[in-house]
Amino acid sequence: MDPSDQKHFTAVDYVIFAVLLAASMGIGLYHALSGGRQRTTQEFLMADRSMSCLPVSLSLIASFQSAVAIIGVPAEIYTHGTQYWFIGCAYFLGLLIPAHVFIPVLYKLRLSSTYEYLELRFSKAVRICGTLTFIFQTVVYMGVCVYTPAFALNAVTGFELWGAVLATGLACTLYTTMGGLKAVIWTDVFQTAVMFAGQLAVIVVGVNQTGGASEVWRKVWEGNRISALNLNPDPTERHTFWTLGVGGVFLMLSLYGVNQAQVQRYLSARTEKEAVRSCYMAFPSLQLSLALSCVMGLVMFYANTLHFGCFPQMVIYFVMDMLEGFPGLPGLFVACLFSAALSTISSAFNSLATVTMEDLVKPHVPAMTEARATLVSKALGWLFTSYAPITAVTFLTERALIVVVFDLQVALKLFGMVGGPVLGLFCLGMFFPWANPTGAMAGLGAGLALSFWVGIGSIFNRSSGARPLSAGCRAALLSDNSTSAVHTALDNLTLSKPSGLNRFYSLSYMWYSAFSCFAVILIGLIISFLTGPMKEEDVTPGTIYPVFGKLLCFLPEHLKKKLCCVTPRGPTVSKIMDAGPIPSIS
Ligand SMILES: O=C(O)CCCC[C@@H]1SC[C@@H]2NC(=O)N[C@@H]21
Ligand code: NA
Repeated sequence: MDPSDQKHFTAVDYVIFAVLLAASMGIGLYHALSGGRQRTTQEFLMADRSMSCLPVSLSLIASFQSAVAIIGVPAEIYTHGTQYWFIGCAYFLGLLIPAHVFIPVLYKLRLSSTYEYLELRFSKAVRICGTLTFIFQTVVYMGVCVYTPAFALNAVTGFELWGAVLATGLACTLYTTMGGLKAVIWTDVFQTAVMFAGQLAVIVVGVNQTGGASEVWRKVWEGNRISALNLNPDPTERHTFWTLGVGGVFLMLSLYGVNQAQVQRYLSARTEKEAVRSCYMAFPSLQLSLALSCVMGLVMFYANTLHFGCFPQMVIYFVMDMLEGFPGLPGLFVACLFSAALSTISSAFNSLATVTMEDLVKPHVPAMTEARATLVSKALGWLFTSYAPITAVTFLTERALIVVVFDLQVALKLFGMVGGPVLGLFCLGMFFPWANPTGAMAGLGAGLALSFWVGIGSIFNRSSGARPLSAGCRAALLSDNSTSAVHTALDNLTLSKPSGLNRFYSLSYMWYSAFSCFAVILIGLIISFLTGPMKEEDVTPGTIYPVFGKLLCFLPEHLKKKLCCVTPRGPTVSKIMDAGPIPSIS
């Protein structure tokens, strides 16, 4: 994109952007100076377990709706049509199962880190492996979340790349390490509102510029951008109803069922019912954010008067070009991007600090006083925001950028490759009483190995399910003064029907979560039976969800007993003793 094309901000835009950053920090400061003033880890990491369902539900959305989705989903719709919208079908089970399976088990155990469950059910070693896997996934994901808006903005508006990364990180550090989980949740609420406002503004202006909603709708139907229901069962086809609607359920479970960032929000709710309610309330907001980004992609397709490359930054270019005549709206959209990034990064920082504190520090320093533990938690917040991981990933991205354009697909692949095996580990623990620690470790290792094999294989494999670039995309790319690397990348996109191992590499990335989850369960059970399955009495009470008991509830009791469907009893006595006074059941 030659510099003359660059769009520039007016003073109003910078003011809007600065005001929204300042507001986020103001909320953080408020929670640092109010309430218990963040003096205990219960408050700093768990918000005193006092949150109500509304802020928790909006924070649940914000945690995994970053600039990657704000930019990536419209680019996906623009390039491939509305097939991606079917991921909305995965939101039903993707939220119902966490509400009625994972929350009841995890909430009763009164955990702080979701990986404590793995020690209660299996062993300390399994817990540490779960924690380290989560830390790896979150650090990489955080780098993508910070880099995407900064890179896209820099490409379009000359917005200083490092300035953006540092400003984002600094603002986030301030309110996360000052105000703890309370600040993170309330800033998420505010930032979700900004995200919706920014996307809505683009849609309203875009529809008006295209001659009104009826005009857009007419073009939409003519332009065959509305994808039909694609029921092709081929697992190598990138986006079909099955990969999105069914594969997407496992993606949702890995995020909204067992991911520390979300579980911590459930556990910060004042009662289990509030936690379940926050899951239900997340559903309409999730559907709304999906609809907004998909409609934005459609409007882009029809309002699009210019020819773009098909990289994520085309979304920014289009938005800046369209909003140019409306002082303040470009600033609002940039604030929307950074709100999306900040809300995800602050959740990531806070959950990283929590698991590091609970899983890696506390077990080795049991006698640590509350005050010191809180201090260490804040220091961890600083550590994780010390840009060490972000700089590393950003630097790597800088180098890898030509080959791997950071967009929606990369984020979803990461969740599938790393989140899927961890989901499998929790399912193995909750639904199969016979699973033992050896089986769990072997299952996790095998699951990660398999998902990395297919994930990395698909990047380097030529005839993998690479995205068929639309004609417009290909033309734009070839016409741009794009680098030779892009040309070679294009040549490699020849779509030959994969066979043999290539077929394995061509598995749609939307199946990674399901594939690796089942691999962990299968291998975990085989190893468990080979090394002596656990007996029911050896399993810590409250760590099993009697899925067979629930599914076979019509069977007489003695038969269910025989099928060893343990009923979930209360948490172990030790857990109750050190959990402090049980709150009155409201
Ligand atoms: O936006 C991101 O940072 C990651 C991409 C979206 C993650 C998944 S997609 C299904 C679910 N719905 C969301 O809004 N986020 C998660
Ligand atoms: Na976000």
